[in-house]
Amino acid sequence: MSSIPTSFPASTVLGYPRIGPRRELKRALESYWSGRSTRADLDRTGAGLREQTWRQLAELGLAGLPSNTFSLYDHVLDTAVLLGAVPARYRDAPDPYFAMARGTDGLAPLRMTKWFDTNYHYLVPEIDADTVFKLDASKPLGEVREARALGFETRPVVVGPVTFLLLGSALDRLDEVLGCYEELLGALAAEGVAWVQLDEPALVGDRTAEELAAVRVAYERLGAVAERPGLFVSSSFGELGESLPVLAGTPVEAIGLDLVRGSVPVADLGGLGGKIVVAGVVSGRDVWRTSPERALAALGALRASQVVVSTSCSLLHVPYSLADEAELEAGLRGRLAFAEEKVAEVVALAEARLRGTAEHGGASPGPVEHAGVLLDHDEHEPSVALLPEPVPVEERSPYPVRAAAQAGHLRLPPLPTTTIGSFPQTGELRAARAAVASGALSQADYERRVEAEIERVIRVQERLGLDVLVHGEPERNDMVQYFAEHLDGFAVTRNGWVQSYGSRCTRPPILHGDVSRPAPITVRWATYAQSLTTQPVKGMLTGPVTIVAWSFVRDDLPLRDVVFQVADAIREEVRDLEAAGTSIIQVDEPALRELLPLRRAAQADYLEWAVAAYRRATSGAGDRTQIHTHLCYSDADQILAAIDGLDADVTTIESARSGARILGAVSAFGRGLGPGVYDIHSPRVPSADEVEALLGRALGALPVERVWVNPDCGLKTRTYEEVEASLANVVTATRRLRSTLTT
Ligand code: MET
Ligand SMILES: [Zn+2]
Repeated sequence: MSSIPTSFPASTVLGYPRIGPRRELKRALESYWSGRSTRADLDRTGAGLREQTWRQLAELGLAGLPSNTFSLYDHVLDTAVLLGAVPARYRDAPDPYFAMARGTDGLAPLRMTKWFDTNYHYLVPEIDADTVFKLDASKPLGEVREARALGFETRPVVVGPVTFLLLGSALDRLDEVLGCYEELLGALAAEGVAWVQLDEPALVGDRTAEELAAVRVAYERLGAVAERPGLFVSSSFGELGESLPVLAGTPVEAIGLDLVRGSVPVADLGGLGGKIVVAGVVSGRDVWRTSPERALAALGALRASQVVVSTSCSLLHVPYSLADEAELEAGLRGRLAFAEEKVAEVVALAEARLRGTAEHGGASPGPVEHAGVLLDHDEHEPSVALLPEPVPVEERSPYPVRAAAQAGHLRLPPLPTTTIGSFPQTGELRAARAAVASGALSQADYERRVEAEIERVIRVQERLGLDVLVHGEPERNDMVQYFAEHLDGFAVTRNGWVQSYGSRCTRPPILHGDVSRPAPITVRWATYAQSLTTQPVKGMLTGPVTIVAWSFVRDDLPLRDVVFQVADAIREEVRDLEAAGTSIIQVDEPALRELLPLRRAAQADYLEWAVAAYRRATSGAGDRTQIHTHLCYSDADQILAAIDGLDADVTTIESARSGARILGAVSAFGRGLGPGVYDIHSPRVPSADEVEALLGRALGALPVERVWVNPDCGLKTRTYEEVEASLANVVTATRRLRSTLTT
């Protein structure tokens, strides 16, 4: 074991964005997928981005450079390929990797779900009796060599065995998988790699005794490999808790801690004495500058053989650079740090510590002024004290009272048909928005185009025979950003893209101040749409939890207080929509589940205030106004009581793919329910028979007067052709079933 190093580079990051500063990877992927370029072109773009990242990190002065953090689609998928977990049905596809990621004509892709409590989606490893684990280390080895050829020594980053198997629900395969990791360590050692980083974010969740035993077995075994690099096991997104002493008891040389979300209990400090601690004091999850006082204090409290300055998680979750954001107001800009600026902070903190140690002859943090980048950090005044407790608001009447008032007012047929809000976003509209931004199109002309699109959407729905119409959301670039642009307290970026999955990116708004609504936001479009038709048109709003979940949020207030501020703004919008004559208002909360804390102990509190915020946003509506909510994930099991607690008159929820399970779960809700009968994630047009079968299943689980008929989610990513054909079949199936109902 002579090759194991005794020290770690003084500063590092756990990972870096990979989509490209100008979303180069997105363009290269889309061009390759559409056949406009070759795999070699795509690989060239990938190599260029990797080189750019290593050079940038080195130039910023970072001591420890990671590799294998790049991915053509997803790092969990890369790990599945590394371990040979490629299901047989994909192996003959022309490009098995992208077949797993995106599917092919005949093959559905792997399931995708959210990475811990982030908005990044990974592909769920599919591990079953047919899986034969077999190492293919070409990607991590290739990146190590590629970096070396450029003059950089790197630390390959790989998802760790326990997290990989927990994500694939296959911890019983630990023994086989460890064989692959042992082989990988040997191959990396032979390549002369000093350190390997094994990411184990799953260890910050509640883990059973059996799972903790798996952690011990895994790292005892990997530690015992004769020729291997130093083992650095990293964690992210929270505190290791009971996993920490287990990990500390194994031979791993370095442990990574998220010191932004958590701290080390005093009782565990002693156990770290012989380890290197890679201290995540710069947040990889938000866009705020690091407080040097707080970071240096957290670093100073550690007792370890070496303390390395690092980020709390990969910087994958933040945009590349503030350099593109000259338009941000200077005061706000001064409080921000994106990936590049965060690397500079890590470097500055490591330097400040070095100086402190030299000057004080001990581990105490040195004076903060030494750290150049940190010098002008100015802690803004927290406004906590200024905010009064939210004023209690009145609740709505009991559901039966509301239901009777709504039935008399709306006079809808049984099995009412509706959609979730958005209709296909056309290229012309996106271009028109860009033209307004650049001054090439006047606001008035743009608004006329939006109106024309609304009229088209209304006529399409009338022709199809839908019962409750929508205006189609043509004015919205994005369901969160649109509200952020119209509320005070938010800023939007020009180029602040963050990878959501594969080639998809979002540009999360920055919620930096107290939120308020200077003027009505959606009323103009809602009333215009309603003026075109005698059918009811649903008002369409995004809920407070989702707006906050998909933004970068100020960290000087408890999240709950921020969500309540947003709820009050939405409450005003609900009131104005109602006053303008809207009789059905949908308030979407697709992110309700995403913010659920990873630890059970914290979940009840979150769900309580999240539900309270939603009710605050919607409870101003009178009995006659029907409130809808929409959720789109099929794994709602953990939050069913909370969904029920939203008390919406109608809940539409994704279920076309997962069907029976969710129906069974939600059938206990005593209010309206629209289980999706059209899977909008696929270009496929469902037949009327298929829709009828799905509806029949819903009617088996729910009384007919509670069932609504709708797609799984909004239609904005589909084409008009697909949407019109699919909705026509939805209406046909509904009519067939209606005709069988005895009145
Ligand atoms: C991710 S949920 C989307 C809801 C929104 N109203 C839409 O139809 O697009
Ligand atoms: Zn949805």
